[in-house]
Amino acid sequence: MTQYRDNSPEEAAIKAATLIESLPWLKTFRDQTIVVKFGGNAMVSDELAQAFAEDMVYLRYAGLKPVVVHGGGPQISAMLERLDIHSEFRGGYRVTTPEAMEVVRMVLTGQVNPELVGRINEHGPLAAGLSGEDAGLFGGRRRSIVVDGETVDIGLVGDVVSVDPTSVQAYLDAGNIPVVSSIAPDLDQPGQTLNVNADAAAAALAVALGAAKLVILTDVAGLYSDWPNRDSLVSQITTSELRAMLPTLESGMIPKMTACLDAVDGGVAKAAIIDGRVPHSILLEVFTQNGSGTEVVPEDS
Ligand SMILES: Nc1ncnc2c1ncn2[C@@H]1O[C@H](COP(=O)(O)OP(=O)(O)O)[C@@H](O)[C@H]1O
Ligand SMILES: CC(=O)N[C@@H](CCC(=O)OP(=O)(O)O)C(=O)O
Repeated sequence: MTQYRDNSPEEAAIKAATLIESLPWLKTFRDQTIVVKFGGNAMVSDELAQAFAEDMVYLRYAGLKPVVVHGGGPQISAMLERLDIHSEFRGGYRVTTPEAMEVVRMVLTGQVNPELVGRINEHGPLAAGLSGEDAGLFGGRRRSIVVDGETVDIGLVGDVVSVDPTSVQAYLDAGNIPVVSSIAPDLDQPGQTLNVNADAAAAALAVALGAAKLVILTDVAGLYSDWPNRDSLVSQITTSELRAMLPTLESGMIPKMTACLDAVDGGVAKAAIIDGRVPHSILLEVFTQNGSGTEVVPEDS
């Protein structure tokens, strides 16, 4: 015989309210594509990575079409250190030598990607791994950065300048959860691979897929208008407000907020930065009224 402890009426009311709060969002996002960028600190905690995998499976069974784009900065740094290869960041980008690029590809496509696919597939045969190099998914072009008015070469680092989402769409149509690593072939140098920022890759893919939403997990609660003043968390910001704020932001947030801006400018209805340190924060973002971080919306929303 199995016996259950009854919920108190108060507990039952709270649970029911939470479930029913999701109803309008289940309607809004049914059959919609949602691109989720996973990276940074949330990735190196086992508990958070497991919760993330559960969330992707939850979204899929709730009738959405999640697509994961992942980074792996901490894992790349750890492997470079183990191999005694020096690496540094400039303007938010890793200066990438040909030797470091081999490690970036090995870690992202050879380690982080299959680990994430495996975690999701503990719940059923859903996830399929892809690299930005597969089937022309991403096309990259080398970029430099400007520091104090001077152009600085940062090696094999690129922007995603073209996206062919055919392979990702085919996986979605088959009911799979595509999991994409953020590297891209160099369009100007056949045979060369470029290291691309994973936030930017996620934005480019969200635009190409016509996604309803881009969600970027990070290691803070969201965008602070007066960083590091913890009272200045922004819950919603329009593209023009964000454009005005961009030049005042510090390095870590620049690629993230630029990615959100590019996504919304490219037709994605909403882009959100949320706290990847909070287990299941993505469910709160998608299925509750207040969301959980900072939402970037078009002017007329
Ligand atoms: N205005 C801001 N609002 C929030 N975080 C900011 C801001 N300016 C700089 N940051 C920093 O950006 C970091 C996030 O960027 P990054 O470390 O590159 O993230 P991730 O590892 O998740 O890709 C935060 O941990 C914070 O230290
Ligand atoms: C050019 C560049 O800096 N590429 C990043 C790619 C990984 C990434 O973006 O990972 P996170 O999202 O975990 O930070 C890097 O080499 O670390």
